[in-house]
Amino acid sequence: MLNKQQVMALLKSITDRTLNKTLAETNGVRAIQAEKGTDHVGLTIAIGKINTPEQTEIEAEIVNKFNRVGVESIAIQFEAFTEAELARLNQAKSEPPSLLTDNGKTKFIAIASGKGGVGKSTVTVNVAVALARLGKKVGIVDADIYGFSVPDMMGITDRPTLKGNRIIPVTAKGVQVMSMGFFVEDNEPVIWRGPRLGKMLRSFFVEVEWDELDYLLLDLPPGTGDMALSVHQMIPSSKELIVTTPHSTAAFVASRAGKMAINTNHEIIGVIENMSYFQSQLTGEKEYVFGQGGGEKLADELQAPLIAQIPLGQPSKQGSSIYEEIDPIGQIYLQVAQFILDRD
Ligand SMILES: Nc1ncnc2c1ncn2[C@@H]1O[C@H](COP(=O)(O)OP(=O)(O)OP(=O)(O)O)[C@@H](O)[C@H]1O
Repeated sequence: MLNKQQVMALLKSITDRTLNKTLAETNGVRAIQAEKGTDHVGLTIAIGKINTPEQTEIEAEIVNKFNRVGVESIAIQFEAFTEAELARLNQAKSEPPSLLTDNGKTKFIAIASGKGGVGKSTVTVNVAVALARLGKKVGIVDADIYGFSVPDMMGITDRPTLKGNRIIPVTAKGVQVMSMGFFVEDNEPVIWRGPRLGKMLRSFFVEVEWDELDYLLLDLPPGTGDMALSVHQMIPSSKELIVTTPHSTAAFVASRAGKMAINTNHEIIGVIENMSYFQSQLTGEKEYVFGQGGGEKLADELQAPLIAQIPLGQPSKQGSSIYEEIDPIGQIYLQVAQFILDRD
């Protein structure tokens, strides 16, 4: 028969899939009934969300573990953490992954948006290339694990190579790139969740042989859902750029993304308004296709500067989302890069 310490030792490394933390980290073991002389263990366990497939997984893992040490009779009662407990748990800093080649000088810049399709990935790749054009060593982690698009946007068809057990990122336009897209066949959807997702993301930082980076840009998942929150919690503490369109609804949801960044210990360094207007090449007249003022309003709300307003315009080269240096939009991205350098 196990005593309470032994029961605790078996439970502590079990991961609460809904929070991506072990039960030891969440303090999720609420009660243990392990009476001397009986063969029964009763448990009360708090987890992030109850009645989910993740709860079933946790339950199966616990039952297995106890069966293996000869305990056959187990009763587990799950309860959900309260909102206040969850807020506290989310605030607790998780151990940030450190770069293998971390020389102490790499700065992390995360790029977030309130919703998809506003140009977050376009901004990421163009800011990265602009920083490289200004002579910096730059990498991108495509942390938009499900919606990866960075390799495609940079016209990358190569795959990373291995050096021993380390992954050499693919370099394009002077930028080192690591993406989930490199490991997925035929653009299949990615359905990884929880710890597996965390492991993958972590390996992008620690198993990749980044070459002496000055900046590592992180293209985050869009929105403010579970996915964006988990990734925010898994990445190292970063400076964050929030991308929005000028539309008031886009700016409204982007402000929630900004608040999520702040709640997870990241620092917002500015807002980028994308698709701000269409400028006629003939008359020079600006047409505000998606409305006006969203970027400014968001910047006000987040008390951060509006760094740039990027007009609508296609890059000159087909099959790439990178604007040439001489393109007026390429020039705006250089100014954004310069803003980042001046800030440091
Ligand atoms: N300034 C712009 N002018 C014209 N097209 C643009 C501009 N910015 C982005 N786009 C186009 O808009 C589409 C969405 O952009 P992008 O994929 O960068 O958005 P996203 O916010 O990263 O979306 P998601 O998060 O859903 O992947 C792309 O086809 C991109 O080429």
